[in-house]
Amino acid sequence: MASSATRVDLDGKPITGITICMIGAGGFIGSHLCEKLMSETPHTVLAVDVYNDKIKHLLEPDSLPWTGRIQFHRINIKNDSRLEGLIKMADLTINLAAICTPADYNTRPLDTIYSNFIDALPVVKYCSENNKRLIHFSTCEVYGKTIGSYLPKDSPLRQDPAYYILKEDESPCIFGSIEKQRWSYACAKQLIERLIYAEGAENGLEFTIVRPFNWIGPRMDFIPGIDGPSEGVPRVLACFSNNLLRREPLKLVDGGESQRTFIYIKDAIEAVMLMIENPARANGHIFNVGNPNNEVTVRQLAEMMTKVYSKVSGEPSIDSPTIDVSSKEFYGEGYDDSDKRIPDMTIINKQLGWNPKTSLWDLLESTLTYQHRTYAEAIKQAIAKPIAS
Ligand SMILES: NC(=O)c1ccc[n+]([C@@H]2O[C@H](COP(=O)([O-])OP(=O)(O)OC[C@H]3O[C@@H](n4cnc5c(N)ncnc54)[C@H](O)[C@@H]3O)[C@@H](O)[C@H]2O)c1
Ligand SMILES: O=c1ccn([C@@H]2O[C@H](COP(=O)(O)OP(=O)(O)O[C@H]3OC[C@](O)(CO)[C@H]3O)[C@@H](O)[C@H]2O)c(=O)[nH]1
Repeated sequence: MASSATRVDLDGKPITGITICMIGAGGFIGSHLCEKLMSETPHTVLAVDVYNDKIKHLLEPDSLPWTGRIQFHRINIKNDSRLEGLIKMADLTINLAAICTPADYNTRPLDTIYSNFIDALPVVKYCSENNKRLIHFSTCEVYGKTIGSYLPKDSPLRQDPAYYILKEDESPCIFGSIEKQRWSYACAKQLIERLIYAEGAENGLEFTIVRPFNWIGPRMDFIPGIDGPSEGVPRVLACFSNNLLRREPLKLVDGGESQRTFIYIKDAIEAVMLMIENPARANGHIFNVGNPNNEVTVRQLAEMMTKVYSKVSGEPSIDSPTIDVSSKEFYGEGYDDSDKRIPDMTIINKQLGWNPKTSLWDLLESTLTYQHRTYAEAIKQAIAKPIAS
């Protein structure tokens, strides 16, 4: 229920209700953002997506306290003339729509480039032409590889933060060669960032760009064969959850040496809320949103998830909990990887005073409790079902 006490922004001014056109509202991040907007604010959401399974609980039944403040529009933004009308009706547009699973970048590079660049173009254009504010979701992948990754393995400079901390206004974007189609996504996201920035500079578009650093939590992606295709490859949290639920070894791509910082979705949503409600502080900025304190290698993530899952499910882990696979075998030709991703937090700290709170252990505990509660029974039944001959 939206609080009846007057809510104020970071400068002490009362926050009044606005209308938000949220594109990609039915996805992982969109579903958490809609939930937060409905339960804690007076804002109205025009939720645009091709799917709504992850926000069904916010749309039905009609007796929900926020009924009337959220409307779902089943629209594919590739080819639907209703989009401009919805953007015109809103005060703010948030664009989350994208193909954003690495298994697609090198196997469906055209769809990836179209989704992350071409399909986002009309959204930018309509916002600019109609003087509407835009919050666009980019990615930490625009940084690509670190400068440090090009130094000799034994170089002491690899320990120097100047060679690996990722800063919005200083770090270069370092991608692999064109046949490494992994970078089709990062490159498309970089170009749309540049276009939005140029619309700001030349035509006065009010924009904020978000670069999420591996946000994870409940409702992320799908469990293959349960609520997504059996052969589908989701992002690492869902891949490892699927392995744990099925009591299979977790697959470590190229030894699981890549490093990531993981942030709890609920911490990250707090940052987006500050951007929504403090336009004067957020406009014109690109923000890293991540948790620099939660860095692990993918191997360490697998080990921690194995321990946490054993705790929340009450089942002992299997004898060989991980197995190494090559990236070619797992993702196919043209895969490449970001070696290390630590966000610099200076800009978001200065503009919005935001910091993440949740440790990796705690966020895995709540997320894997959700995964176990949501999927364990369905997996048991799927495994028990005889395969049709
Ligand atoms: N989750 C993360 O850690 C993370 C990290 C970096 C960047 N991002 C970016 O954040 C955004 C949201 O990510 P997510 O994790 O919620 O992904 P998601 O796949 O769960 O959500 C994306 C949503 O967009 C919708 N969509 C895609 N194409 C569409 C179209 N043509 N028309 C209408 N709807 C369409 C999808 O149906 C989906 O519901 C993406 O732009 C992604 O690149 C996310
Ligand atoms: O079974 C698996 C699955 C993955 N890996 C490795 O884990 C690393 C992280 O993989 P993933 O979460 O799928 O994605 P990335 O971090 O590489 O890329 C994402 O970052 C942000 C975003 O833009 C959107 O979410 C997306 O591009 C990676 O090293 C995999 O190889 C594994 O070992 N086993």
